[in-house]
Amino acid sequence: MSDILIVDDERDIRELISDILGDEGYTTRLAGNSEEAMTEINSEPPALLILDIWLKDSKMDGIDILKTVKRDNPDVPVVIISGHGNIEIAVAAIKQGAYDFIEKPFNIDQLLVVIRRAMETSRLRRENQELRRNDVQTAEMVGQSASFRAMLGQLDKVTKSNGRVMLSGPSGVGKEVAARYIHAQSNRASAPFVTVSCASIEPDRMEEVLFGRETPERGIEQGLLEQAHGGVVFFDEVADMPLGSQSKILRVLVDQQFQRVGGTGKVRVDLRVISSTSRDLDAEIEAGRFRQELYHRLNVVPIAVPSLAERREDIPVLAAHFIEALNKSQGLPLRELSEDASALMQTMVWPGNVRQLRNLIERVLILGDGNGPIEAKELPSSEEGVTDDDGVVLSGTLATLPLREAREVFEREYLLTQINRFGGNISRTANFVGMERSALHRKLKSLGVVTTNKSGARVARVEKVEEDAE
Ligand SMILES: Nc1ncnc2c1ncn2[C@@H]1O[C@H](COP(=O)(O)OP(=O)(O)OP(=O)(O)O)[C@@H](O)[C@H]1O
Repeated sequence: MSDILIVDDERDIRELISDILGDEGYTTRLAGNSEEAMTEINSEPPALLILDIWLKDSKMDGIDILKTVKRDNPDVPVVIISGHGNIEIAVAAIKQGAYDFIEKPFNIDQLLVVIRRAMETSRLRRENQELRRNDVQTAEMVGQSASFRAMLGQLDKVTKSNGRVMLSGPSGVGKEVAARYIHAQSNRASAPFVTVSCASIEPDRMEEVLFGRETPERGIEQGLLEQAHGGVVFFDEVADMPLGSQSKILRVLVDQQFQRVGGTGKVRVDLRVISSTSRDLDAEIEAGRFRQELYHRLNVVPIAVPSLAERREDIPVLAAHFIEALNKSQGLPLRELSEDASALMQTMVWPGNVRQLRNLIERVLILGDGNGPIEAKELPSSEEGVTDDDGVVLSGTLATLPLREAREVFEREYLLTQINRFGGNISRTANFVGMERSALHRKLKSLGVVTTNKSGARVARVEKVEEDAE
């Protein structure tokens, strides 16, 4: 759902708009009358509808189409094209729920501004819907490890207060889940939880999105702060908020009130503020990208959400939780996790944290065949991984073996590498690895490592043992 449907009875006009939008990277569909328009909408609702209000040779006029769309697909924004001098009709269309209107003959820049804003509105609506859909899932906090329980203890302490909380931690650790947990456990649970995705709102629209706006045509449109009244507003990735908006938010926090864009009166809201950051805010302040006063206001109770690497013992329970959740929500197979798959997961590198774990489980369930337990071989091999700073990560197969066998695998790999490094020279290898030459020989024999001559160079490989000839 990312295309734009253009409905106009004048072929030149619909093709002109389509060309302009095509140049801007949008995909378009075209319809020349109401029947074609309704067929397109019913087969797949577009992300945006551009609708001529006067349609010749059509059963329905533009207003009828608008009403039908607003009834059946209320989230599709509709931009009306009206003839010059038909402003009253355009205003009437806006009262019926049209997003905006453009007058013929229109100017390209004006057209594009309206379209961009309408598309962004559509995107934000979809995102919000998505969040609402994930609500139940994201309010659930799964984990048993000590670091997870310590964090949960901190969250429990703040649920009953109104204190502003700053959740920090890398991407995908569950900061939003933690914010929703606070909301769900607090006495604001029945009031809204509204997320402000600071990174995805266009800076020049931030004020309108947060504070809402007032126009003669459409009256009052509430912003996110007003929508969150009585509940919780969650500033996700607060460090991505433009400096200008930071000052405005600061003023709201101090005054407890604000003005809508284009409005004159003051709006009072009762909000609990929770914020999140994956960046080091001290460094952002130092670099002049974040306002110190705002930081002090938001950071009353700082809570660090541990990375998945800090709570590897939670990986099997999280995996089992996601398998069950994906079975319920998408009907994916309800598979168990074999012990070696579980062990391998606990040693993998997780830069994307819990979100990456969830995505991996989803991928394995979609691609895998059968309903048997998930095996280690279905998981990405260690070569796909990245190295981890804390060095706790082993190569894939090692993690799944008992110590004796793992040691053998390691010794074999290690000695093969060293012998080849020293061009097959056992004495130099023995010297480097810190073993007697004869002991190294015995070791190689027991591991099945042989050294052979290949194109004049000595190489080691695993097979039957051969006499060393130096
Ligand atoms: N403890 C948990 N129990 C269950 N699911 C979790 C847990 N932590 C995270 N998740 C899941 O991991 C995914 C990412 O979580 P969330 O969006 O809260 O992370 P985040 O830290 O806010 O990420 P970002 O900073 O990238 O927005 C979500 O699908 C969420 O449901």
